[in-house]
Amino acid sequence: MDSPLAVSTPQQLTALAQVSGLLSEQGILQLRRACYQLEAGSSTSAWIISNRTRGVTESSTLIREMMNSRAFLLAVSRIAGVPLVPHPFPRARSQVNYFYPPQAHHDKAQIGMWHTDGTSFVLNILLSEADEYDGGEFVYFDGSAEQFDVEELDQRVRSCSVKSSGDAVYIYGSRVFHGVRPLTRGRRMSLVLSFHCPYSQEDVNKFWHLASDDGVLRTICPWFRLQRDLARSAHEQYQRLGIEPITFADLDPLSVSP
Ligand SMILES: O=C(O)CCC(=O)C(=O)O
Ligand SMILES: [Fe+2]
Repeated sequence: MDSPLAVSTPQQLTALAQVSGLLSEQGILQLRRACYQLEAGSSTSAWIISNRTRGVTESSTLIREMMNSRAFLLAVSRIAGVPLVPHPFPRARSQVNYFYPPQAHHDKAQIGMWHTDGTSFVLNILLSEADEYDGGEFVYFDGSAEQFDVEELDQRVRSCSVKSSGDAVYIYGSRVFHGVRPLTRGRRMSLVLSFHCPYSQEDVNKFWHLASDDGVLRTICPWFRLQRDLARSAHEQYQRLGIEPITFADLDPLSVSP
């Protein structure tokens, strides 16, 4: 599919990519363990995602270290097509989703699952094995956000073939409509990570999008912090992470690895 931003920016951004082999087997096992434990602090979410735990980079050292590591950021930046840092808004930056079969039949569930994300650069890492659940396909609308129409989904819905633990879907989440189909059996667990391009002062996050997730009171302070962070230079943002800046030249797959 065409990049949704191809017309508005000169950079070649990726709209959607199916990713495998990003994490080591050991890393996947550790992430699975960490995310299982984080379910105790999860809360019920509306619509399709049964439960979710937000802001997990704050509560899990493993996830925080992975998110802040240059090697991981470089790998995701290469997929996205722009240098990235972890999204400066903590509660939007990382989330673990726990999907279960819906308790009651919900007529609108199929429609309700369709959404765009509040953040742009989003990596959805599946952390369940294929035999642990049925249903739960990651689907997206192959067209621009303006073309999205729930009445005409049939011809333009595509499925991602992520099926094993560690497989991931990278998505330009704020512009590509997507969703996870309801489960019919078992449990599906996923880690959703959001990034920001520090070379751009812009962020699509809208106050009301964040406030609708977290409530107005919990959003006000982080919102002002977000605006301050967005104004910092890329160099400073990488410096604050304690890593060498990732530049556009680093995205060339032929350039030397860190
Ligand atoms: O769990 C997933 O694979 C993706 C869910 C999703 O789109 C989201 O949490 O925004
Ligand atoms: Fe999403």
